Formats: sequence, structure tokens, C-alpha cells
Amino acid sequence: MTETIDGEAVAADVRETVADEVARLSDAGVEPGLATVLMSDDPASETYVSMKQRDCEEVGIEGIHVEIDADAPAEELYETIDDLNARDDVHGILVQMPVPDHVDKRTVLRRIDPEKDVDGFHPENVGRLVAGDARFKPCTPHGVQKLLDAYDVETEGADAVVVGRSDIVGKPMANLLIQKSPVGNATTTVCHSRTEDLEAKLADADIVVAAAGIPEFVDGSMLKAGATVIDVGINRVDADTEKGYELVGDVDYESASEVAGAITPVPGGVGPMTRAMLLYNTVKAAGIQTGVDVNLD
Ligand SMILES: Nc1nc2c(c(=O)[nH]1)N[C@@H](CN(C=O)c1ccc(C(=O)N[C@@H](CCC(=O)O)C(=O)O)cc1)CN2
Repeated sequence: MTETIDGEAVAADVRETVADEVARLSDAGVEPGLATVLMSDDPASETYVSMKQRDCEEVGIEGIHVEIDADAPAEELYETIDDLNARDDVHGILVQMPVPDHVDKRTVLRRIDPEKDVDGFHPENVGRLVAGDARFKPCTPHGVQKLLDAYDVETEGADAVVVGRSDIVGKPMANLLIQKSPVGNATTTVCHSRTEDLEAKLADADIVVAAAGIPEFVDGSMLKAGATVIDVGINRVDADTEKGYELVGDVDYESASEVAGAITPVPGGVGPMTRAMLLYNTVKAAGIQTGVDVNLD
């Protein structure tokens, strides 16, 4: 019997923990603040940012939202980051990705104060993660770890395959899975567009994390019976619905759920966890910057 991994439920638990810590910080005179910066006309990015702002409101984090015209000079974004770095009421800064082509993404990531980098994308934070001393784990892979933990998926000694090598998901996910820590110790293979015989690698995997951004490209016939399947893909495909599209993952849910032991749905799987871990990192950032103890596991 395949178990559906309920990301909405686990994310709600994380938000509850975060709300308790926000209350404790508030008792100590600290009001955590998260700034989201959107420089894009992409409807999906607009949706994600407004969801993040709504989540902040739910847990009592002060949400600050900055919108920059997608055609504005890159310098406008860099200066916005400088302003947010200097503000005492802003503990976390998130620049929604992707940014327009004329903006240098590496400059953006380096410009954010590493103590406010709640995405965990600054090179200092990437280095800390790789060294096993993470300050902020990137939200999506951290959310996946939480899901594996919540559903008692054994990672120690498991063969894990991460499909996709992005900086946001694939690389940090693989790093977390190999670490000598809880929800780690997995033998991890990272597959990508140049991987030969992906099918053979997937066929042996106890845990599959699909993060390639290709709609429904992993199907049930490629999976080992009983595998845990984590679908990170959130693809908008044209459909005859009210919105004109439907959301599908990188995994063909119907066929995969006939073979998998446990599987995340799309929507309602990893997406809500990505947002919940952003709140978690914001509270952690507020604790770091103010010296107030924060109890997060
Ligand atoms: N600065 C960042 N940019 C981006 C990140 C990131 O972690 N930091 N990740 C992705 C997208 N992403 C976060 O911004 C994200 C994607 C999806 C969801 C989500 O809640 N999805 C829902 C469905 C939402 C919908 O109706 O469209 C779900 O899966 O249930 C949240 C965040 C790229 N950019």
C-alpha cells in the first residue's frame, strides 16, 4: 500500500513550532521580519512570493515586500539589498529566483548579508553546509529532510538518487543526504542531463528525489518497488481548467504511486515545505542577530 506524504500537514506542524518561537522572541522584544524581493513578471514567482507573505502573517513574522520592475537596471536590485541589509527590523532577505537575465545572480547572492540569507544561497552559507556546519539549510532540501523524518524514512545506508543538479535543490539535497547526521548517511548519486543510463540508477534507488523541472519524466516503470519518491517538480502545464493550467510534478504520480512505498503529491508535497522552512530560517536568523535563544530542531 503506497503512503501519500502529506506536505501540507508537516508544513502546518513546522509553522506551529515557528509561531511559538515568534511569540518567545516577541516576549524578548524581538519582532522577526522577512523581506521578500520580487523582480519578475513571472506569474508563478508572483504566486510564490504572495504565499510567502501570507505565511508570514499566519505565524506573526513581519512581512516586508519589495517589488522592482523586471526591466529596471540591475543596480536597483543591488541597492535594495544594501538597504535591507542595513535595516534592524529585517532579519531575513529573500530575492525570488529566477531574476531577469540582465541581473547577475552571483552578485545578488553575494550581496545579501550572510546572516540574513534565509535561502542559504550565499557562498559562505553554501560552504558551511558542505562543511557540515550549516547556518541556513536551503528551504527545499531542508523541507525534504523534514518530510523524510516525519514519515520515518530510513536514509542511513539507503541508496538515494537525486535527479537534477541545481544550486537551489539538487546540489544541497545531495549534500544533506550524504552528511553524517540524522536524515543523512545515504549513499547518494546525483543524476543530470549528461547521466548515462539514468534508468539503471533509478531502478536501484530506495529514495528518489526528482528535481529536474521536466513534467512527469519519472514514471512507475523506472522505480524500484517500495521506493520513497519525493517529487520536487512544480510544473505548470496547459490544461482546460479555470486557471488555464494544471500543476504536475517531475513524477508521473499515477504510475509511480502503484510502485512506490511512499510518494509526495504535487501540489501539496514539497512546495508547502519550502515555504515553511523559509519561516523557520527567518526565526533562526532573528535569533542569531539578536542573541535571543530560539528552540528549533
Ligand atoms: N529565492 C528563492 N527562489 C526560488 C526558490 C527558493 O527556495 N528561493 N524555490 C523555487 C520556488 N519556490 C520558492 O520560491 C516555491 C515553489 C512552490 C511552492 C508551493 O507552495 N507550491 C504549492 C503550489 C502553489 C501553486 O498553486 O502554484 C504546492 O506545491 O503545493 C512554494 C515555493 C524557485 N525560486
